[in-house]
Amino acid sequence: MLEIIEGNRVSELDKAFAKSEGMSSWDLMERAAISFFNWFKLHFTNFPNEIFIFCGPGNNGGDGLAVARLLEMDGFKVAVVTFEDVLNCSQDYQINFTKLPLGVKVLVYESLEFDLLKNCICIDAIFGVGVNRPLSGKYLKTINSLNKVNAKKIAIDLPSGIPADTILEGDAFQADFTCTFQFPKLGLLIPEHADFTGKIEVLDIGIPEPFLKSFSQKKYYVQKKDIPSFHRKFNNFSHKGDFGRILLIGGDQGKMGAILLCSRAALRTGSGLVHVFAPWDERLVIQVGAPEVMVVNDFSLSDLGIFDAIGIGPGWGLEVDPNYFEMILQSFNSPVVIDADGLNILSKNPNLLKAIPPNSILTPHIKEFERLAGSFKDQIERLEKAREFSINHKVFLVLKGAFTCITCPDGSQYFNSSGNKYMATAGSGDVLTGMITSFLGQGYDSLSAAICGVFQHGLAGELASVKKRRGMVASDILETIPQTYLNLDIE
Ligand SMILES: NC(=O)C1=CN([C@@H]2O[C@H](COP(=O)(O)OP(=O)(O)OC[C@H]3O[C@@H](n4cnc5c(N)ncnc54)[C@H](O)[C@@H]3O)[C@@H](O)[C@H]2O)[C@H](O)CC1
Ligand SMILES: [K+]
Repeated sequence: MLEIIEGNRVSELDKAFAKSEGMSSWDLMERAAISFFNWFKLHFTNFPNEIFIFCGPGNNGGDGLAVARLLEMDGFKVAVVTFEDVLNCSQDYQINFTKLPLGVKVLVYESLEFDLLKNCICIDAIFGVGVNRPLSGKYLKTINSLNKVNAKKIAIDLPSGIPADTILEGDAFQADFTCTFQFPKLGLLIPEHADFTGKIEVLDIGIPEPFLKSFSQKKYYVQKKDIPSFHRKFNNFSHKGDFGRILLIGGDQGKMGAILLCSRAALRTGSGLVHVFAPWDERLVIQVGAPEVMVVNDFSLSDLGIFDAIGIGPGWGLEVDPNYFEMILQSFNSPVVIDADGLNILSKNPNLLKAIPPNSILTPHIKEFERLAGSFKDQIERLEKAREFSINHKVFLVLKGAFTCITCPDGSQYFNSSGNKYMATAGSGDVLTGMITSFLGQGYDSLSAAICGVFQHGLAGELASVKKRRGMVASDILETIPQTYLNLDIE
């Protein structure tokens, strides 16, 4: 898993790594430029028009100049746009400036005609992690003009103006793609910056994981290649008991769909036995919608131990007696999953928080989390509050949204990389609850259940939306869960 390191420690990291490898900072910049060049060639082979690279005065600008050289030598038409006198720029910028081939046009920002950029590619190498104040003057003017131009726009490392670890003030470059080096900066993963980042590509520049660990702030980026290691292996002798017996509690008049989706998702994730406790008068909804599910009329709290995991909340309604909820929580000794109305009841009755079994998983979206823990000025503050909440209450929080963040009782945070905008559809969260409960029931620890559930939920959404786009519904997501096992090559 990739460590997400603070922006203001990147130059320290670069220096330490370059030193340990006996290479110069320029060599590392060259590696970064080569990784960008390789990515660019994959996406824009034979691009016929001009490529304009906007180079700021620091090492982000240095990357831009190195990329200009590599592209021109490969036959692309390249121009660089500069902002400062070379002598006022970083050392590696200066080296790369002297290495520019004659074929690269050098333009000064003042003389640039923005009309020329139409149908071209604009590469933003103005500022990266070194941005330390809102854009102003010539930089702001240039970015404002670039944002209006009809061209493909690619940011190197960060869209200029976006701070690595805090919230943008003012304006920033609006990219179609952001190619970020080694690990995604936190600033790329927060909703306030969604209009600027475009598609995020993480480009490896060869800094090994153990080296990154010494800069750890216990924030991680979870990618597809990480997922198999969180999965349990089953063999030919495994029986349905091994795949878990789970209980899902929820559903109410008019909200039975939520618990139905949840139970179908659990089955598709691989649960051996799924029981649903829902209003008895509404049982037909479940029995017709999911014949594999057993509907429970009642259960005695002393028998809850027969279940490997419990998921509580989808469609439950707010009329539930909080004392009854508390008794369920107190009678079960393993982690549970709490979602939707389960979370809303907790928000109204915060004294119940202490009854939640340790290492349980709470899956709030932003609004549910605010009801639970108060309101926040931005995502950075929300992430910090989520960390404190997890530590204080010894629970895992799955903060749902783009780059869903899993926050753990030890304070670490895992950002998910799968999923897309089409997943913002009714019932999507109920599917996730079913998946995570299913993994808990299959014997996964809470972190593995949350990571596999969140990643495969996102992956199912990606795969299902290929044919459905905006027309994708939660049932499509759950029906695609089996395909995620194939896609990840998990038996
Ligand atoms: N491992 C890696 O990630 C590598 C990263 N590389 C690239 O280097 C940049 C970071 O370079 P740095 O010189 O530290 O910072 P910047 O280029 O982003 O900018 C610094 C420069 O800009 C001035 N400045 C900051 N904010 C403003 C502003 N609003 N207006 C005007 N001027 C501003 C500041 O004073 C400095 O002079 C990283 O992002 C990568 O792209 C390396 O290539 C190696 C590997
Ligand atoms: K940039």
